[in-house]
Amino acid sequence: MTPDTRAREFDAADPLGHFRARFRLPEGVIYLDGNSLGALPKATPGTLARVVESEWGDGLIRSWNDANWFDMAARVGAKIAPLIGARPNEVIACDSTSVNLFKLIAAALAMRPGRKAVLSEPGNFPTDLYMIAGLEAQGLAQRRLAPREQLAAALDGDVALLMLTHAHYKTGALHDMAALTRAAHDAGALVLWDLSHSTGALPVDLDAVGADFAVGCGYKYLCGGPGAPAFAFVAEQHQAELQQPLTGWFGHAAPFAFSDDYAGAAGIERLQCGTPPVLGLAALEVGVDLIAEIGVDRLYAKSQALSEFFLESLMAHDVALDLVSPPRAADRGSQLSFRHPQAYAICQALIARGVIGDFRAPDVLRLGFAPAYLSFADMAAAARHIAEVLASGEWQREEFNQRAAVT
Ligand SMILES: Cc1ncc(COP(=O)(O)O)c(C=O)c1O
Ligand SMILES: Nc1c(O)cccc1C(=O)C[C@H](N)C(=O)O
Repeated sequence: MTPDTRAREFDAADPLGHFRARFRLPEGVIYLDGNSLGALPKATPGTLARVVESEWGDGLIRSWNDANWFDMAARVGAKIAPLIGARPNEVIACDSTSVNLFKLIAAALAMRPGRKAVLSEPGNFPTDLYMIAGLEAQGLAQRRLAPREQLAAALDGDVALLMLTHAHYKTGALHDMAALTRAAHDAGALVLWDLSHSTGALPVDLDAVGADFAVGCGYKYLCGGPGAPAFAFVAEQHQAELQQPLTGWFGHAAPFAFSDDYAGAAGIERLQCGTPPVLGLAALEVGVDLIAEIGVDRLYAKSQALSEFFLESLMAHDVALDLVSPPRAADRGSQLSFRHPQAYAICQALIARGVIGDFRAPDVLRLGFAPAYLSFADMAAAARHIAEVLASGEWQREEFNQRAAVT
């Protein structure tokens, strides 16, 4: 049976297949980059139009109360919470992932006086490493990096915080959250998980593993749109003690008391800094509602099935690419990455055919499988396109070798 025939059977039996119609996907595009920018839910433009026209246009300033703009960051955070195994009062949607990292690294360092090291791994997503470096430049932190197999051994009495990305952005390799959280706690350190490549695609249980802090992007699997607000998680038991350094008025216990002195809000609201981006939160809420409706467990099952079928389809076309993602579906996030010296040009040639993946320097072709809206037919067709691009050598065309600013 050809991959296309098998794909038709899988799609016919797919309990999530009908959710594809809830997203806008351009004709002729196979979108394998939902791990960078999630697709647009069809409900988003209408919701945004309503918020703009009615809440902003007609309601004006009154909408902070009447349309509950004031509580929006906490409300959207509470909706993200069940997707990551958190309680509703432990998550807030605010700022970017980078800014949330800054706030939580600094807060963790303040909770472990006498310890300065923040332990992470080389090759973690750059912003995560840069945010530690920024605090290091201010004399507040010491960046310590250890390869993943040596992380547990690097946890000594100087480490205040272990900070890792659950699903690696480039390879998709998963960390064992429970084991590493336990090891960090045994060494007296706190733990911060970056869930950017997990949330909305894989089940995560922050409370069950005893995580202290977490952050994640709103624009990937949560489909909140470009530059969507990110989220931050603080375990309930740390909230009273938490001191985050961006003490803006929206994190104040009583912003409209206009007091000269800062007093942080009692709960997760303390993580806020300035005025929340209402339009961004409105778009994010649509994506979060839709992902929650589909359900993370079902999404995860489909994600694994899609990637396994994709690998089978490549084999059916005799494509032998160098897989840098873990070969076992259970060990990776919702993506497959392949190393190839011409990965950039191959990626561009695929995009020209409508198969949109991405390139991660220096030599990785990364394909993301957003399970909410991809079909098995997409997998079969993408594998066929890859086989054709490699066999034809069309990637050698000059236009596919010009580097763009954003890859
Ligand atoms: C693992 C990870 N962390 C953080 C970020 C950056 O987040 P932001 O641009 O929202 O600060 C990304 C992607 O850009 C990412 O993949
Ligand atoms: N945030 C991005 C952007 O503003 C432009 C292009 C890509 C991105 C990304 O999110 C990249 C993504 N975090 C990655 O895993 O590579």
